[in-house]
Amino acid sequence: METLNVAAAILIYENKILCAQRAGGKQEYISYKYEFPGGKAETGETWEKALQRELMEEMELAVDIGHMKLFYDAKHEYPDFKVRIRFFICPVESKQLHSKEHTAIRWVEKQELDKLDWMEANWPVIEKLKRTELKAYLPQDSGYPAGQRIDKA
Ligand SMILES: Nc1nc2c([nH]c(=O)n2[C@H]2C[C@H](O)[C@@H](COP(=O)(O)OP(=O)(O)OP(=O)(O)O)O2)c(=O)[nH]1
Repeated sequence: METLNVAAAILIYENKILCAQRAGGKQEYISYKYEFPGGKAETGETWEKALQRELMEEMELAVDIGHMKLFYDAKHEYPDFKVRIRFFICPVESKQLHSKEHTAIRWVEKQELDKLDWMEANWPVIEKLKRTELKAYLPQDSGYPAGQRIDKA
């Protein structure tokens, strides 16, 4: 059985995660299911490069490879194909995206993720997201403590 290598992005804006609904298709088990944007890696590409290309093609979104952090490496067998999917967390600076391929896109808080009808391979990722402090995956800020009052000299 063929194995597809897929790179997918968990896009994060503030405390929300982008969830994308697939279009209808031949098989019921992949039609209208939720997934993270991304797609198949081509031979010779790195996973990150593949994801950068897919995000640009699918939603005109430019993501810096240095800001992608591997979150989960999944293997799953569907009835007629297998997938190896690497899921990367990618912070984004705006909620305005132009998805060209999905039926719907939604920004969802992590505690609400399991209300959606996900692709089967995504369930372990959803479970891990629910118990993970996402801040640890976002780029570190300068470390300057915001809100600190200035003491008199
Ligand atoms: N992008 C993405 N694909 C996923 C996720 N979960 C999951 O099982 N998949 C599966 C669905 C697809 O069979 C495959 C990704 O391939 P793809 O997006 O390039 O392919 P596709 O079937 O949508 O369409 P096509 O490009 O072959 O026309 O991985 C996910 O979270 N994101």
